[in-house]
Amino acid sequence: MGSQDNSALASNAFLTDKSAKVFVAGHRGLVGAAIVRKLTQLGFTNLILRSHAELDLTRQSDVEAFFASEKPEYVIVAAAKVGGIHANNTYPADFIGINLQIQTNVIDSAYRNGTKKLLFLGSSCIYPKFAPQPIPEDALLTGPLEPTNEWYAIAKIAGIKMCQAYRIQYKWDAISGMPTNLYGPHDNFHPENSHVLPALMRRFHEAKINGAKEVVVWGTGSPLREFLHVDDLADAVVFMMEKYSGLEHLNVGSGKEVTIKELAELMKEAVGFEGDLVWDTTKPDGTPRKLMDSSKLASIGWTPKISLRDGLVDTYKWYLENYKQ
Ligand SMILES: NC(=O)C1=CN([C@@H]2O[C@H](COP(=O)(O)OP(=O)(O)OC[C@H]3O[C@@H](n4cnc5c(N)ncnc54)[C@H](OP(=O)(O)O)[C@@H]3O)[C@@H](O)[C@H]2O)C=CC1
Ligand SMILES: C[C@H]1O[C@H](OP(=O)(O)OP(=O)(O)OC[C@H]2O[C@@H](n3cnc4c(=O)[nH]c(N)nc43)[C@H](O)[C@@H]2O)[C@@H](O)[C@@H](O)C1=O
Repeated sequence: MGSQDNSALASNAFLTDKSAKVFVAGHRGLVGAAIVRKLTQLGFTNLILRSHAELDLTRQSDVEAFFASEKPEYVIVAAAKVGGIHANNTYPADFIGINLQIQTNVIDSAYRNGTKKLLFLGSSCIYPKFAPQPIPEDALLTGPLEPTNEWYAIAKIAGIKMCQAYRIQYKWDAISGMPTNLYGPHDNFHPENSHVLPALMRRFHEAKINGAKEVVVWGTGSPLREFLHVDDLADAVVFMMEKYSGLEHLNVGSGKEVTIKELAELMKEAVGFEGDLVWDTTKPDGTPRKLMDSSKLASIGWTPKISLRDGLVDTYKWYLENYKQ
């Protein structure tokens, strides 16, 4: 891809103008809210934010009208149909259709309305189920996907390719970041449709409050997952907006993995539940392992700061103070 790698598009100007218009799509979600917190801390004064109710990003004409009127200088795409293994497996049409619509509308309208730079967020599920570990960026499209999330993965791969195609054809500064499994404040704590970490936090908390003797955890407990606190991701997003401009997507991980059993034990301790774990092996394990190789991002100067243990304590504190069922 060397000759097409328009790294000369790099402007390193994102942090110099804090009054620039920045559209954070999906600002009420786990990731979008963390990016807004980070940009606000940094002194950005002109964030453009629209809730789903105010602007449905699947509606092409509404998105076009919004971009034509607001003309954001920078765009961060953190709006998506997102969920854990059960949601991905149960609603394949939503996961491919809604995500293709949102990202296509936003990326195309941003380009057509003069946005200087756009960052698209994908996910580590884009890689083949049995990719080499840790997974380098160039493992993309080298093998079959994990079946529980292939619909979502195909949409995310299309988003990466769309950014690359616009970069090549239009010399436009669109980049992509692939975060590992995330957690933190404003996560989705739905009992079935969420990811494992918020699901277990809520289940252990409710078991503790109700004096339950056991908590059910899905699968065998053997899959390995890499977790990153969303405040670290927001820091990486700002870093990439400032420092990175290239054709290739960049992995964003913590470099540390735990088994689901280890996660459940850590969660039990963080929440203070004293009963037993029961494994429901009728539920899918999903991909056995997906540790990403984030050395490219590290080589340009970004590394994470928040340990899983500290992040769990911080997130449980947020849950206790804020979560309303
Ligand atoms: N959570 C994770 O573990 C990971 C997340 N990512 C990526 O990060 C990004 C954000 O994920 P996350 O913050 O966890 O997801 P959330 O579900 O927490 O947030 C998604 C946001 O997108 C909004 N949204 C969804 N559909 C629409 C729509 N049609 N129009 C307008 N807004 C919409 C949601 O609004 P509403 O709730 O009102 O619908 C919500 O604010 C995604 O691209 C995801 O792939 C990547 C790796 C891991
Ligand atoms: C971010 C990522 O997220 C998803 O992939 P996943 O990593 O498989 O996601 P998960 O967090 O749902 O599960 C991780 C592991 O944990 C186990 N597990 C135990 N108990 C519960 C439980 O109660 N809920 C859930 N959800 N999982 C549980 C579960 O069986 C699995 O083995 C995709 O959406 C994918 O598209 C994607 O991008």
